[in-house]
Amino acid sequence: MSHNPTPPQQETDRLFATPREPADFRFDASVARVFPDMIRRSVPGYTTIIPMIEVITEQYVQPGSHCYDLGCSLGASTLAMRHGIPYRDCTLVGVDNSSAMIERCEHYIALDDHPLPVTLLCEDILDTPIRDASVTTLNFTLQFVAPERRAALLSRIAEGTRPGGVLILSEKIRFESAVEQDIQTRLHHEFKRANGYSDLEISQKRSAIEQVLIPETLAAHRERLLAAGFERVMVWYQCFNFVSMLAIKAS
Ligand SMILES: Nc1ncnc2c1ncn2[C@@H]1O[C@H](C[S@+](CC[C@H]([NH3+])C(=O)[O-])CC(=O)[O-])[C@@H](O)[C@H]1O
Ligand SMILES: O=C(O)C(=O)Cc1ccccc1
Repeated sequence: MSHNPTPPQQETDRLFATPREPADFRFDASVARVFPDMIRRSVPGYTTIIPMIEVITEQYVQPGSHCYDLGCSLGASTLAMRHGIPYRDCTLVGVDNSSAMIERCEHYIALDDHPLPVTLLCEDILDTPIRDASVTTLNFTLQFVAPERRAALLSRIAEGTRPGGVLILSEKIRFESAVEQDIQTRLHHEFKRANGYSDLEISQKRSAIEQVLIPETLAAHRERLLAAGFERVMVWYQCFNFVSMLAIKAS
């Protein structure tokens, strides 16, 4: 049945603007409502990374293959991948375990006039089978997966990826050097301040994500991707403590 989707309202993120009891950050309905504004003002480089996911997808997608966007939120990276896929016989799957995100994501996908169907699944990406993949994206999602489960997930992705296929992995990272960690964190906070967040918003959000978003070093990411079965790992983007890597399977 065809229907006429209304675009979700674009709202400003004020979730941490007033004093609140400490509680772990969750991807609930209040976050989903403000998410486009929140991620754009919080993640340096996000607005560059999204269009580049289209460019990278176009370069690595293979005819008749499956493409996955794991932790798709409202589908920004999913839509970038969709626009980079020129083949009608590919499938594109977006996965997120937040029902609030998936519900809104459906609207955004429906509004995007494009012939390639998108399958949206509301499930844990740890349960998503990955097979015959050419391009898989984890755009700021792995950082929310329990550290001890990350290696197995990446191995399953590498295993399910065709020769010459890729994983696009974007993450907030931490630094070996305490001095660099300090400088990069300060620069990130300055970026947020420049985007209109107050000191209270920055510090309350920081406490809320502390136990939920666990950053690792670039070296840890690189080693684990190689151990998982990717042949080559490169950083194609970095702004402060936010990076995006391209992991390539041997062809
Ligand atoms: N185990 C999990 N299973 C499924 N989903 C998960 C899991 N853990 C977290 N998520 C989901 O991963 C998403 C992370 S946001 C991705 C942005 C998007 N890629 C974008 O390009 O706009 C990044 C951020 O908020 O920093 C959220 O929607 C979670 O519900
Ligand atoms: O806001 C921050 O400080 C971040 O590190 C990024 C972020 C963006 C969206 C949800 C959770 C964390």
